[in-house]
Amino acid sequence: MLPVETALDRLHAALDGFGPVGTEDISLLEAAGRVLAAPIVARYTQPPQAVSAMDGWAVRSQDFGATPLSLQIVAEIAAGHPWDGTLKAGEAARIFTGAPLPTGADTVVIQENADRDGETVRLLSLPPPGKNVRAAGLDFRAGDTVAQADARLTGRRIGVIAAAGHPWVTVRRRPRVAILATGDEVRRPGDPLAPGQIVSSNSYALAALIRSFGGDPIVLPIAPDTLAGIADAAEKARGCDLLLTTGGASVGDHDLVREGLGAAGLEVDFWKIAMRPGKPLIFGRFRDVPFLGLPGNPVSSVVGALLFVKPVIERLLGLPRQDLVPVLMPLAVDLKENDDRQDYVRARRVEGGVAPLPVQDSAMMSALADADGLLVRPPFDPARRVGEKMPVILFPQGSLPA
Ligand SMILES: Nc1nc2c(c(=O)[nH]1)N[C@H]1C(S)=C(S)[C@@H](COP(=O)(O)OP(=O)(O)OC[C@H]3O[C@@H](n4cnc5c(N)ncnc54)[C@H](O)[C@@H]3O)O[C@H]1N2
Ligand code: MOO
Repeated sequence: MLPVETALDRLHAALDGFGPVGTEDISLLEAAGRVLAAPIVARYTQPPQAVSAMDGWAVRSQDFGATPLSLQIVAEIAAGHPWDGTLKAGEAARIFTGAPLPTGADTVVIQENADRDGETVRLLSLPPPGKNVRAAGLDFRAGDTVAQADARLTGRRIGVIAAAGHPWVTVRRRPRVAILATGDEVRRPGDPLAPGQIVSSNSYALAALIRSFGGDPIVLPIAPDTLAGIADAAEKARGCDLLLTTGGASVGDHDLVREGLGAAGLEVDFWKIAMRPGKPLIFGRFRDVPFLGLPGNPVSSVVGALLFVKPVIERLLGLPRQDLVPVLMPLAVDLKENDDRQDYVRARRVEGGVAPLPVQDSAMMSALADADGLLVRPPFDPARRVGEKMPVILFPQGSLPA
């Protein structure tokens, strides 16, 4: 069995041989979560000229002396309505937040610190020169790079790109990920179930995860537990960027993925990882695309997807390696020592820290769905006591999205 770290190193080394997928131009409105294929250079300067940061009075700091100071009101300037006059000695302009500062003015006095009296305004206290003014280009200037290539687009970054004048962006297309479920007992959701049959729930869970990783899932018809059936079904994966199977990865007489696909062009790089769940995971190359054979147990297939499918999709999108980052959380209960497999324990946040869910069977989808994260226990981790800090890969629920 390979240690998880070694398996990930080998996965990334192999992925160096698969270039990123091609690009497409899309509306910035559709771009959340997509990966930029080229840097974005600002076409505009932001703010385009000096603007007021507050509602108040545009003034010249050269006029500042003792307070109160009375100035002549010569203009009113609102956002979107610049005034092309020049403020002269002894003059002030009524100004609103976001409005262009007139020539001659360098400071804005907030309206709370002034009293208007007809055509004059009395300033009751004077701010330092330059106060409440945003200089032209304070945020960015035309020609500045406002987004790097190979960056995932967040709502925050999309705002900058829009302000820089780009309603369209060139992004990596979503890698097409073929999902091939195998097993005589599994049926497409909605199909009638004969005795002993179950729904291919893994196809659904994997499709959702693939979409969240940035891929485009394609659910293939289910393959039976025969060598020819598996090889045949894989033909329908033509044109995909990554082939995934689920089920048939282990050692039983009916676990035929390696052999069935072997006859159709699968070259296995590694099989069997020292992890729980997910031990029988297979990685290799199917013809000219990467291949991952996930175990059939639902929890094993989801954990395998988080650890191995996510990085493959990220690398196909041109992103650099970015391993899952656990946070350290105190244990709310004692733990027994671990065996030789790295354990991804389904756990919940509880008072005092984190605690494993009582049932850890890798078929228990409801426990996985209820979990807040995966508590990571390295191979041979010694017994642990309440309060000791352990790494936990938290699921994003409850935290802010990008
Ligand atoms: N003698 C041994 N037996 C097993 C070993 C082992 O090392 N020695 N490994 C175990 C481990 S660990 C796992 S994980 C499972 C996974 O094996 P497979 O990948 O071959 O999975 P299957 O046998 O095909 O199915 C396992 C389980 O999952 C259900 N399943 C399968 N496909 C789906 C699907 N698309 N949607 C929902 N559920 C699915 C299937 O009905 C089985 O219940 O092997 C252990 N055995
Ligand atoms: O490790 Mo298997 O992956 O028990 O479920």
